[in-house]
Amino acid sequence: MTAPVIEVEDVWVRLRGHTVLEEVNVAVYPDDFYAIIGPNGGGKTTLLKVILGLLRPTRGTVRILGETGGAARRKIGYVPQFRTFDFEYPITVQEMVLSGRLGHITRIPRRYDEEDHTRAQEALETMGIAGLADRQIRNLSGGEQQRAIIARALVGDPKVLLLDEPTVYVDAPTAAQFYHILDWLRRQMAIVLVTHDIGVIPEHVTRVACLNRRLYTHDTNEITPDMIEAAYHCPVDLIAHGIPHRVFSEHVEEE
Ligand SMILES: Nc1ncnc2c1ncn2[C@@H]1O[C@H](COP(=O)(O)OP(=O)(O)OP(=O)(O)O)[C@@H](O)[C@H]1O
Repeated sequence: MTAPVIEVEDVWVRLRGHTVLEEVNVAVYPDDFYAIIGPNGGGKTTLLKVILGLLRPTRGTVRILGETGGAARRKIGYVPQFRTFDFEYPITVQEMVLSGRLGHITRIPRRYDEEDHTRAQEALETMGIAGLADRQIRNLSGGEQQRAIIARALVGDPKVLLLDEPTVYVDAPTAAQFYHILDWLRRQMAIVLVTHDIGVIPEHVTRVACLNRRLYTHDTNEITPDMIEAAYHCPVDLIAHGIPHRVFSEHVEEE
């Protein structure tokens, strides 16, 4: 059997006295398009931070390509939530994409070399924005900015791409285009997507998990009533009509 790209084993995270992740186990394989859904505050971003090595779990291990050290983490491409970017910052698309190489430069002084520029050019072409290279990011449309952010995550030649709610601020046609790009990218790398957009799951995703402190999954792309009840603590009859957490009429208090 192929080895996992990401292995999360018995991970617990406690922050300021609260258990945010509890006994989380998940393995992501090279041909996976893995979606993680769950209510606000359920721990999705925290899990991504643990996988990226930005947050040390209270307990448990994370292996990237079989290694626990930092070097393998360079094989992860990360697309943070849109709101974490300052699009008013005066920087061109090319400069922004190139900045994704910084973590890969070990020489001093940390200057970009020819390979960095070649990789940036390839990533711009992959995302179909080579023609925008000299434009300021603040002058791009939301969809173009989104492509630039993904290009930045691709310059390190990742084996897995982690995306945190990438379609929150884009319109439906742009989101559809975006999933088309992901379908194409997943031929080259595993994809882990944190999303509230459950409508895309049957069509694009190979496996889905619900995260609310604990992770609930059947290792398929089916969202089952028991997973939703466990993660959202809600009745499930309205699930098909939208984002579960917003549409349910009744809530059972968390124990
Ligand atoms: N640095 C921190 N210190 C204390 N608590 C934190 C910290 N970071 C996150 N938390 C808490 O951990 C919980 C999980 O947060 P997290 O951002 O991982 O959730 P999420 O599932 O990504 O939520 P959303 O869907 O709203 O983005 C929340 O209750 C949050 O308040």
